[in-house]
Amino acid sequence: MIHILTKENSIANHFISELRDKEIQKDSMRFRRNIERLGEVMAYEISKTFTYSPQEIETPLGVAEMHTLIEQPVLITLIRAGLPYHQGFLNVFDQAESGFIAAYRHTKKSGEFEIHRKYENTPNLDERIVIVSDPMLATGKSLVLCCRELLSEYNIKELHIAAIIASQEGLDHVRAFISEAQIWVGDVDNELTSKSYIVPGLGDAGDLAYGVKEH
Ligand SMILES: O=P(O)(O)OC[C@H]1O[C@H](OP(=O)(O)OP(=O)(O)O)[C@H](O)[C@@H]1O
Ligand SMILES: O=c1cc[nH]c(=O)[nH]1
Ligand SMILES: [Mg+2]
Repeated sequence: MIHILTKENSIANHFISELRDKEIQKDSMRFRRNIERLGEVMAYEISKTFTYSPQEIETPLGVAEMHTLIEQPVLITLIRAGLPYHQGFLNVFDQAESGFIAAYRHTKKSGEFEIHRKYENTPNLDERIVIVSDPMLATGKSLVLCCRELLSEYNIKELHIAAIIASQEGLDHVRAFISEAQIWVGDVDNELTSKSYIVPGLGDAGDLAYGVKEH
């Protein structure tokens, strides 16, 4: 199942517009903050699909019948661009455990790129609800490689994949190779450059957030 935030108008449009805006991007703190608050919005949307149980909450004036979340997801993100997105999810699921994967697209001399997965550190994911977040879903290779690795290592109960900007091609790739995941994206663009950057996209999210990378 694929959920696209911009299918209905909301304040998320505003945050995504600011992320895309080549002038507003120049303020890297605002760029990171927009990724973070899109993580908060996406976390809220995903939370609607979780399971809740009735609980009596004692207030100073009486007892409130509430329905509370029965379990927290584990939040996993792909470094670098994922870091502010992860913080947004953590602001909402503030009791969640976190996992980190350092994966990046290394461009070979041929112009082709391969995904280098250099570091992975996650809690035990057996029988857990897992949200894997990365702001950009271009070819889908990074997310497919990382999620397939996690799915082979653990018996994950429920997998959600969250991105802000996805290409249609990347969405199709993820849906084909990770059919068991619920996919949540902010907006979908239809084109990739020869270097597999999303068009119109927003540029290089990790570089805009943290500076141009060396490799
Ligand atoms: O869907 P894909 O084609 O795999 O592309 C998406 C990935 O590419 C970018 O990472 P990058 O290699 O630029 O690292 P960075 O996040 O550290 O900038 C982006 O941050 C995603 O992780
Ligand atoms: O457009 C893109 C594609 C991959 N990674 C990015 O940061 N931006
Ligand atoms: Mg990047």
